[in-house]
Amino acid sequence: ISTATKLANRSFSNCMMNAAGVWCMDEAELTAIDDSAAGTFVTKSGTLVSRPGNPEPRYYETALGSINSMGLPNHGIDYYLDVVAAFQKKNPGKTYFLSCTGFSIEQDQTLLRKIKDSEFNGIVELNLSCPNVPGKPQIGYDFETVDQILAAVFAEYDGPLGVKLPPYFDLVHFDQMAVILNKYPLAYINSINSIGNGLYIDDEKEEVVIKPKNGFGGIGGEYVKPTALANVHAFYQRLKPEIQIIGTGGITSGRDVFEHILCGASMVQVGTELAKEGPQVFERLTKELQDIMAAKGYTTLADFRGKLRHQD
Ligand SMILES: O=C(O)c1[nH]c(=O)[nH]c(=O)c1I
Repeated sequence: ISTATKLANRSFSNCMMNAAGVWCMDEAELTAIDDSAAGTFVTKSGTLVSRPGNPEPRYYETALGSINSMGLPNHGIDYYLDVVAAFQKKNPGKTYFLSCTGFSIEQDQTLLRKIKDSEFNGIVELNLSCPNVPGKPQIGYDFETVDQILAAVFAEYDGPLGVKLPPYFDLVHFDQMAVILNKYPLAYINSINSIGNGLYIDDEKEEVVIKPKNGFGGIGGEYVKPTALANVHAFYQRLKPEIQIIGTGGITSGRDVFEHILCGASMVQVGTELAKEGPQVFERLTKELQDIMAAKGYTTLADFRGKLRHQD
């Protein structure tokens, strides 16, 4: 029974990996994912210059998930290019993901020029969905800007590239986004990022639990699985087959991985549950998924990918 997969014509020994932002800030955290049962890793979204991010506390774990307003803290794209180059030397033939995000189209183009001129030979994940930079709008909800960014990006970059999208909640938005995405040679789309600007309250103290933005932050964990599955499946139904899907959101068990793949995902990313459990979570999820596949008589992900039945 194999949980291996392919994306952008690259092979991965396992279909699971970390979600950008979780356990991927520096070389030590990336080493832990690289050495785990995960098929690969993605770096924290890198910006042109390093950023301290928002004031703490900026991450809070709840019984059902998490809330965060990190504010894009990262060591800068050059740091991640150097670190990933070292992993590429250590494990030639293994494909890594590099996440990045700019604050303008020009910055996105500069980022991709840097990546193109570097030794990086993996897959780029352009983050269009950071909900926590005060004063900056969710790019992913501005369809015209998404179109302009993708046009500029693909004028600049010809390597494998995907985009990290925010959750959408309206079928017409899925239709409109799919029309835009289908215009470009995207390797994949990654749905979903956290559900932006939720609010979690400590009743004892009658206070919010994170400091930035009066306590508003991106929601992850069990809260978001129905929305994540809907976004994966909606885009699976609408995108041209060349654009694959990475499913992210609400994965705490092998069953959740199974469901994301049934909805059409080729790979899955784990965020909140990884933050709670640590990199050994990938061993547990893999075993649980293999047990489900065995019980159903499946031997590969292709046996059930995208085969979610609709009621006639
Ligand atoms: O606050 C963050 O750093 C952050 N937090 C998220 O939940 N998603 C994102 O894409 C980012 I860039």
